[in-house]
Amino acid sequence: MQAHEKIHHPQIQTPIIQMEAVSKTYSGRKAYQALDNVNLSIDRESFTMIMGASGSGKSTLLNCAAGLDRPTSGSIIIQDVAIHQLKEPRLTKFRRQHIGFIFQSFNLVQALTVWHNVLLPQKLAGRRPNKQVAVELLKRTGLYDIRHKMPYELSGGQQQRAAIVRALASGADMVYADEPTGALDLRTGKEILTMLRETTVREGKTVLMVTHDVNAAAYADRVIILADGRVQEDLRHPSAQQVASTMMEVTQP
Ligand SMILES: Nc1ncnc2c1ncn2[C@@H]1O[C@H](COP(=O)(O)OP(=O)(O)OP(=O)(O)O)[C@@H](O)[C@H]1O
Repeated sequence: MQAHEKIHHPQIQTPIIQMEAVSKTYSGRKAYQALDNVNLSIDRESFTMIMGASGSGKSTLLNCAAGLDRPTSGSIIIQDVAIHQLKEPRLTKFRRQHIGFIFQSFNLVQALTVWHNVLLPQKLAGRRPNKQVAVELLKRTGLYDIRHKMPYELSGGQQQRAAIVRALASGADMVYADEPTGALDLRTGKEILTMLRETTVREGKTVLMVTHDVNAAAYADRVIILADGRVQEDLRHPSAQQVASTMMEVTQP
C-alpha cells in the first residue's frame, strides 16, 4: 500500500445516526405536526445539541431518534439498523444495548442505591454488569464513597452525575440527554457539560442533547436549531453569542 493511501474505516465514516425525511404528526382533536421533513446525520463521537423555542420539536426529535416515539414517515438508521421499522421487543433491546439516557429530572430509581442504579441498565440489557467500569466511573465523578446512598440523599448535581455514570457504565455507545442541566445551578451545569464533552473525547461516545441553554454551545461540536419542526440552522462549533443571535432570528415571528 502506498504511504499516502488512506485506510478505509467504514465504522468511522458512516454517520452513527441518519434521519431522512422524518416527519411526525400527533393526531388528536387537532392534528399537530411536531417534525416536518427532518434530514439529519450525526457523526460518531460527536457532541450535538438540539436547540429551539419551546414546542419547536426538540424532544420529539430526540425521542424519535431513540425509538421511544415513531415517526409518521421517513427513516431513521442507527448503526445500519432501521429503527423506524423495528418492532417490540427488538426495539427495546436495541435501545438498551446502544443508548444511555439522561433526563432533566435525573430519573434514578428511588428505591435503589446509587450503585444499583448504575448497574441497572446492564442488568436490563441482559449483560453481566461490568463492575470495574462502574467503580472507575464512580471514582472519577467523586461518587464512589457515596455509592451506597439512596438518590434522595444526594444533591441535584450528584444525582445527575450518577445518571451520567449510569448511562456510560451501561456500555451504550450513544448518550441521549434531554435538558440534563435544566434543574441544576450554573456551576453544576457546567460540570455536567464538561463530563458529557469528555465522554465523546475519552470514551468515544456520541452525545445528542436537547437544551435551552445557549451557553452550553461552547461545549458542542454542532448545534442544530429547530423551528416549527424543521431544521432551521446547522452550526459547527458556534459561540454562545452566535447561537443566541441565530435563535433570535429564527424565533422572531
Ligand atoms: N404526545 C403528544 N401529543 C400531541 N402533541 C404533542 C405530543 N408531544 C408533543 N406534542 C406537540 O408537539 C410539539 C413539539 O413538542 P416537543 O416536546 O417536541 O417540543 P420541544 O421543542 O421539546 O418543547 P419544550 O422546549 O417546551 O420541551 C408541541 O407543540 C407539543 O405540544
